[in-house]
Amino acid sequence: MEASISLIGSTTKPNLSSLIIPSSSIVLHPRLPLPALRLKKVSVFPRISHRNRLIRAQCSDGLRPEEDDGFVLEDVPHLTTFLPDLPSYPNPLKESQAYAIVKRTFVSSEDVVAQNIVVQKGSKRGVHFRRAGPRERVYFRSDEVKACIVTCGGLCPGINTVIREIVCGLNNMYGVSNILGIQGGYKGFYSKNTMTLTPKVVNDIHKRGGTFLQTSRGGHDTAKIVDNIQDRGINQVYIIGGDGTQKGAEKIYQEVERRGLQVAVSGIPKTIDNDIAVIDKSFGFDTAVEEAQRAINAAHVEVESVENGVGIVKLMGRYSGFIAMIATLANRDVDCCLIPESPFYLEGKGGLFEFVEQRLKENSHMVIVIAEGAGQDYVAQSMRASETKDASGNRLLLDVGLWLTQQIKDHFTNVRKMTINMKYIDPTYMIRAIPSNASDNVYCTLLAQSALHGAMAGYSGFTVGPVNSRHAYIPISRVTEVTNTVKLTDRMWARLLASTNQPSFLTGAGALQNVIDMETQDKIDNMKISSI
Ligand SMILES: Nc1ncnc2c1ncn2[C@@H]1O[C@H](COP(=O)(O)OP(=O)(O)O)[C@@H](O)[C@H]1O
Ligand SMILES: O=P(O)(O)OC[C@H]1O[C@](O)(COP(=O)(O)O)[C@@H](O)[C@@H]1O
Ligand SMILES: [Mg+2]
Repeated sequence: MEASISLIGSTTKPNLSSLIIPSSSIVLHPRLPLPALRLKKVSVFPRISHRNRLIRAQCSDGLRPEEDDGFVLEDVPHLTTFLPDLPSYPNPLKESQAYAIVKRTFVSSEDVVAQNIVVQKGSKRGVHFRRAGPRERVYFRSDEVKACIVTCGGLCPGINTVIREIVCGLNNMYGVSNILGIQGGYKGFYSKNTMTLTPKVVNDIHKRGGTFLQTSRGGHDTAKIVDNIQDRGINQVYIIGGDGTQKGAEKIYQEVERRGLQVAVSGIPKTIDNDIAVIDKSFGFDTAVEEAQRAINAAHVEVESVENGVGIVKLMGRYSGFIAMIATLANRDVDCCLIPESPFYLEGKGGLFEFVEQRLKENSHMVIVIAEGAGQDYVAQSMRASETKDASGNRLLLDVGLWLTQQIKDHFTNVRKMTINMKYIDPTYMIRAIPSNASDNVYCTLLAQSALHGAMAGYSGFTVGPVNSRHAYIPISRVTEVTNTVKLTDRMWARLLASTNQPSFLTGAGALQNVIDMETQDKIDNMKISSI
C-alpha cells in the first residue's frame, strides 16, 4: 500500500525514513496497517497560523479510503518531530498498582476522537483529534523531569484542583518529584522566585477558590520566558489559562521548537466564560452556573416581595453569553436573558421596555439576567466611552448592568409615570472566586491527568480538553483562532426563548439578516479551517 502525505505547518523538510517508520508521533489513518505503508509523496507546506499540524494520508492502492471517507487527523506536535533521536522508555504506569487490572492501560496511537458525532449516512468522517491518555512509551525518565505550572488571566473555579492534580498525578503515577510553581502568571517566569510544589504543599488547595500560584494579565515576553525555562532546566511546562494564555503557550512552544529544546508545553484551557472553541465545556463553568442561581434566586425573592419589582442580575461573559444562557435555563424564574451575541433594543414594539411592562402587568415582578458583554455598542451610544484595555489587551467593557438599571428606572418613572422597585445585583467576582463544585473537581482531575500523560508521552504544543465527552489533544492554535459563542441559529437559544417567552429582538430592520450573516461568516471561517 502506498500513501502520499501532506505535512502542513512543518518548518523543515521531514526525514523520509523517520516518516516511514511507524512512529507514535504520526498516525496516518486509524484503519491503515502502518507497517505496510510506503510513502509515495511527501509535501511540505509553509507554516500557517491557524493550523499547527495537520497530517493527512491518502491511500493510492485503489481503495482510497481517506479520500472517500474524508478522514482528517488534526495532530499535535511531538518532540520527536524536531528531536528525532530522542530515546523513549517503558511507561512506569506498567508497574502501577492503580492500573494493575485495567484492561487497556495505554491509549493506542490509533485512537482518535471525532469532532463531529452527529452524522448522516454517507457523511465524510471529518476532523479528528488524538485521544488523550497514557502511552506505552514515555519520552522522559521520571528522575529527569523538571516540571513547572503557571496560571494566567482571570480567575475561575477549579484552577487549584488542576494544580493539585498535576502535582499529585506526576508524583503518584510517574514518580516525578521536581515540580515548580511559577508565581503571578507569565511575568512570574522572569520576575519572581519559584516555589516548590509537592503533594503535601498542594494537598488541600482544591478546597479554596482563586489560584494558589497567583495570576496576572500582560507580561508575556516569549524570549524571556523561554530563556528562563532553559536556565532552570525545566522540561515540562503546564500552562493553565484562557484564550490569551493559550496564544502565549503556542508562542512558547514555537520558540522551544526553534531552539530545539526537549520541553513539553501543555495548555490547560481555563475560562469561566466558556468561550474556548472545540472543547465541550470549560472547567468552572458548571460551578459558575450553580453559583449564579443564588444571585438569581436572591433577585427573585426581592422583586416578588414588592410591587412592580424589577431585578437585574449581571453575570460574566465578555463575548459569549453561555453563563447567562445556561443559568437562565436552569432557573425558570428569569423573565429575560440578554447576551452579547443577541443584540437587543429598549424602545418601541418588541423592545425590552414593552416586555418589562407586560410582565409587570402579568406578575407584578420580573427578573432580567444580563451578560456583561451584552449590548456594548448600544450602551456606547448613550455614554461617552473611551476605548480602554487591560494589561493583556482585552477591551474593558462598559457596565451594562448599571446602565440598564438606570434606563429602565428613567423610562418607567419619567415616561410611563409608574413606580417600580429596581434591584440590581452584580455577583460576578463572587461567582468567579469560589472553589469548584464536585463535578468540576472531577473534570479538573481528568484535565490534569490527560495533560501530564501527554507531556510524558512527548507531545508538546497541545491543549487538552473533552471533545464529545472524550479527552483529546488539540493543537493550541485550533482553540484560539475562533471564540466559542452562543449560536442564535442553534437550538439551545431557541430553547431559552421558548422557556422565558421573551422577545427575540430580531424584528428590528435587518437584525435577523445581521445575525445570519455573522454566523454564516463564522461557519465559513470554520469550514475553511476544517477543509485545509
Ligand atoms: N496574543 C498573545 N500572545 C502572547 N501572549 C498573550 C496573548 N494574549 C494574551 N497573552 C498573555 O496571556 C496571559 C493571559 O491573557 P488574558 O487575556 O489576560 O487572559 P486569558 O488567558 O484568561 O484569556 C497574559 O499574561 C497575556 O500577556
Ligand atoms: O479580573 P478582571 O481583569 O477584572 O477580569 C474580568 C474579566 O475576566 C473574565 O472573567 C474572563 O477572563 P479570562 O479572559 O481571563 O478568562 C471576564 O468574564 C471578565 O470580564
Ligand atoms: Mg480571555
